[in-house]
Amino acid sequence: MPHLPPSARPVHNCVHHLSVMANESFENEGGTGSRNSRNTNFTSSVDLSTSLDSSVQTRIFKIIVIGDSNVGKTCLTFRFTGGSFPEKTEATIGVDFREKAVEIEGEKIKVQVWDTAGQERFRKSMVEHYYRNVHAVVFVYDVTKMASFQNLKTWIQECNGHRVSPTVPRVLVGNKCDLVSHIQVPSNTALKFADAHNMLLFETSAKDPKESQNVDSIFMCLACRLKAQKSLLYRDVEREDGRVRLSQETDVNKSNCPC
Ligand SMILES: Nc1nc2c(ncn2[C@@H]2O[C@H](COP(=O)(O)OP(=O)(O)OP(=O)(O)O)[C@@H](O)[C@H]2O)c(=O)[nH]1
Ligand SMILES: [Mg+2]
Repeated sequence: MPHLPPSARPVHNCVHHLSVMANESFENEGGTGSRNSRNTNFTSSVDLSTSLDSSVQTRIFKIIVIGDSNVGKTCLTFRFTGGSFPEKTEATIGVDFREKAVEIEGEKIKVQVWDTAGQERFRKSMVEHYYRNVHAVVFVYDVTKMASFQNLKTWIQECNGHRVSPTVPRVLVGNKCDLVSHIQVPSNTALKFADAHNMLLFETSAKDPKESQNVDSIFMCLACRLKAQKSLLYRDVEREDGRVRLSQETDVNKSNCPC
């Protein structure tokens, strides 16, 4: 089980439920900004170069969680952002939007988790929004339900069909490992599948409190990777227009990503 480095610690969390989508990736002291959003709380709009101009802006990483209905997507996102297992959940309609502020290597980052609906009838009108400007994808299956593992192919196809770049990190999560005597998906089968699709595999339980650090690791691992990737992007911007100066280079190998 991966452990979090001291520099990748959660510092704050909050939860929003959205009926419309916000899809930009920055926040400053005046509030979160968004393009193409009908939510009046999300009004400003900046591009990458603007977001680099101010040191008070907080970067936001958009991570979507997808998979069959009932696999535990809501419970996993709740565990990460709220630190507990919800007593009762209902099928997600559209998307629930949660976020948590974390600090990675001295930078405060907002991890914005999009908890999507697994049921087709609750998701079909929203699918385009899920994938727009996504930074990372979490595919979830239920280790006690083979069908949810077999359906991953369909979820991956959908993701690819929405032009999600191959450079967008993806992880695979087998949930409900606490139900030991009901496990249907062997670890080695899941591992082969994850390897074949260039994903890390996490087997965990949103329910078991002893697994909470492992659940955190799923999202922190992605956040660390994204932070490293974005640092590379910043260097590219610097080369192109000469406006951005970074005092040190960061790359994936030098970061202290928990995975
Ligand atoms: N035993 C066990 N039950 C879990 C776990 N995670 C979720 N559940 C249960 O599984 C059921 C479905 O969980 P949800 O998180 O609502 O599932 P979902 O994937 O969000 O479902 P949709 O919103 O319909 O897509 C609920 O009854 C949860 O209590 C887990 O780790 N262990
Ligand atoms: Mg749900």
